[in-house]
Amino acid sequence: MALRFDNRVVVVTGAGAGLGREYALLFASRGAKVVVNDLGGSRTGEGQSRAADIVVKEIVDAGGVAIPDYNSVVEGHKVIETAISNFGRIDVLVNNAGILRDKSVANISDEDWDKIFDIHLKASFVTTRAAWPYFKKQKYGRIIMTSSNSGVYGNFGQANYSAAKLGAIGLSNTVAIEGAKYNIHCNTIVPTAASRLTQGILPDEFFNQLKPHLIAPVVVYLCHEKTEDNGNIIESACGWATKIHFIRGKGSLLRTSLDDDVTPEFVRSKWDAINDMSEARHFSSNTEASAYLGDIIEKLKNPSPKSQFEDDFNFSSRDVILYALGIGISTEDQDNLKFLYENHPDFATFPTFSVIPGIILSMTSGLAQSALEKTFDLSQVLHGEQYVELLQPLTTDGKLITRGRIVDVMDKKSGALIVTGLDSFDSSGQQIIRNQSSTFVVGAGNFGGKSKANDQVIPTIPPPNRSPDFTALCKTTTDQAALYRLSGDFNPLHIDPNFAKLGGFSKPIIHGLCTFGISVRAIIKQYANNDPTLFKAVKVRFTKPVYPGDTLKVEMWQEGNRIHFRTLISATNAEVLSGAYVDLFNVVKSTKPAQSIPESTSNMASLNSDAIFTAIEDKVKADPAKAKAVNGVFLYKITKDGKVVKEWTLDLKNAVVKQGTPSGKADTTLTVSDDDFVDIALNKLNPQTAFMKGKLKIQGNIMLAQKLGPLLKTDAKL
Ligand SMILES: CCCCCCC[C@@H](O)CC(=O)SCCNC(=O)CCNC(=O)[C@H](O)C(C)(C)COP(=O)(O)OP(=O)(O)OC[C@H]1O[C@@H](n2cnc3c(N)ncnc32)[C@H](O)[C@@H]1OP(=O)(O)O
Repeated sequence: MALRFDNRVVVVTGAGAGLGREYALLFASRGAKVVVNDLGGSRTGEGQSRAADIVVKEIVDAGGVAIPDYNSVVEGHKVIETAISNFGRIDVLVNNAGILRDKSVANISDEDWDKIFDIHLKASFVTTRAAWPYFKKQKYGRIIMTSSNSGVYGNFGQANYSAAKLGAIGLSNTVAIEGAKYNIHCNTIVPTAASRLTQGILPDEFFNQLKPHLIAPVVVYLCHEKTEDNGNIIESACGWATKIHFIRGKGSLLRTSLDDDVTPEFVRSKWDAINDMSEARHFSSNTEASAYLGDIIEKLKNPSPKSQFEDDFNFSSRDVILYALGIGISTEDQDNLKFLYENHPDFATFPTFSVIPGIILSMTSGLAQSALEKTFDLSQVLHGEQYVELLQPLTTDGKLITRGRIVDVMDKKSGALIVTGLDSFDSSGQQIIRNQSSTFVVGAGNFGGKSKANDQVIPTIPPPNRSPDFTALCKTTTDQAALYRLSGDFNPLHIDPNFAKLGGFSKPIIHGLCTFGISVRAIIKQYANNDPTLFKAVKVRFTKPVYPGDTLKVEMWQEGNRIHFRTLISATNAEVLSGAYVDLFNVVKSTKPAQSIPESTSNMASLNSDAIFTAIEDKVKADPAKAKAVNGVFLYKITKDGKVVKEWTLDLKNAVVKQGTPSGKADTTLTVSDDDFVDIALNKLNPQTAFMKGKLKIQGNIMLAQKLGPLLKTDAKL
């Protein structure tokens, strides 16, 4: 059905040209009787002309009904009077008239300011006020206010115009509320059109596309009697339209109770949350917007330490995959695809992702800061220890509510140690994650506090007093921290060289939790067959920083379902994670241990001596002659000029490889790669070929020379 305006009387102000003319023509073509108001002044509001006559003639020539009106809109009652005296009624008022007096703020005279406000804002009010009694009496009226993107966003040189145009939105909002019960609807149009107001301001090519007649149908639709919209702001240009909304973020409390004051420091600690628009929403009325303030006052009346440091954590498969990449999980191992591909049938979240909601809350909530009277900044903060326990399996997307609290504060002289508890719950209130995190604030010690931990602090546990059962090498990349930070710990210490210097480091360091994730990855691979559901908990202490590019050596000891571990920097043997352990629900030894972890990302070229000897023993048991022959295999370290500087003995009896001389003065246990070595020992693989293929991974400058006796076809030195 065509939208008709038969017997309706429409007043369009500023209808002598541009948008107003298009509105007038379209209304008339739809049966309306139109008052074509235009004083006929210049773009800046000077002088008068008979522009309205031309538009009226166009309408009449096309068979429509229209009369001109030459009153200034500032005397809006006269414009409305023209409609009443000529047509006996008014149904639609389109406040469109406008002029420009563009100048930068310092150069706007009082007159320029007042003139713009009079014509754009006051005139829209006085015409509306004059039409109001008629609208109210007939219980019907449609009003259009005209705003501008200059008002919504501001525009250089248009302070007066911008202010008036945003004022038009405010005026419309209240007119809409007051008129609703009388079926008087008021909406705002935000047009961008080629008109005398925009000529010379918009670039020519753009200007030519902004035909005003493309906007007129939007205004005409909004004014139809069947259109229910009221209080809307609609932007339109070049054959496109959209609604504009004011939205408000979720915001943040700036004090902890009604008795507290707001401090600038607290505001600073909450600034990210104040600026976070991820959960922004629109309120349709002042009442609705203010109701929320009631909730805030209720929260402040009943402060609870939990709600004070609480935040929602929304995550998707993208976050889960980004985290996995951040801790070096790579597609080079097909078994890792389940952590990297959302369509994989076993798509899973790597369990140490569970630290992310807590660390984000810590970074944004000011939780640790709240424990100390002294303020401190991120350049002083080092991650001290971390415990995380999974109470329920992690999903690959969802929403968790994380609550933080202070567990303990210690004075360690060189720094303050703040222990926080960070628990995450799903929307049903079930706890999913238990986190405990210590922050070492360098230089904030000596405040007279206690130095020993209370019994809520989960302790580290030293590893058993024996050689590690398994060692894995994990290479970090130069961009490890740059990638890891995208999971939510944006501490500049890990990316900004100048900031790192402030913290006393020669260059940015890797996040403690990244080193932690990489280490747990090696353990899950070795002792849980890469199955994330076997993970229960992990605890570590961060003892030294790690730099991107460092190769990590993870030493592991199995004690039942607990895997003790420590992580060192391979090149220096400096211990970076200590007193650490992973608790598993069950130990399932990897079917593809060390060498299945890809070299390019993790370089886990390690040797499980147990596995080697078990394998060799199993195979040679069937053939005692072979066993005898294998015993006493020697490995030599050969310098570049060909000298033998070290040698290693394969001691089957004791199931170890020992450093020493062939005469048997062994002193160091060497860990070498396993399956391939077994194959070499059993003569299934030529060592030279294995070495060339990169399958034989021997640490440092150790080259293989062999006296493999009858088992090898050659005794060549490599
Ligand atoms: C605000 C939001 C929260 C932000 C969370 C973190 C955000 C992340 O972006 C930050 C990071 O990831 S930083 C990277 C990871 N962490 C590190 O590299 C720290 C490495 N550790 C160190 O340098 C030192 O241990 C160091 C400097 C920590 C301590 O060394 P020293 O001052 O030499 O201390 P030391 O003499 O060895 O010991 C003094 C007492 O302190 C205890 N202690 C030492 N290291 C500890 C640690 N890491 N955790 C907990 N306690 C620790 C010692 O046991 C000793 O206690 P006591 O006197 O009672 O025996």
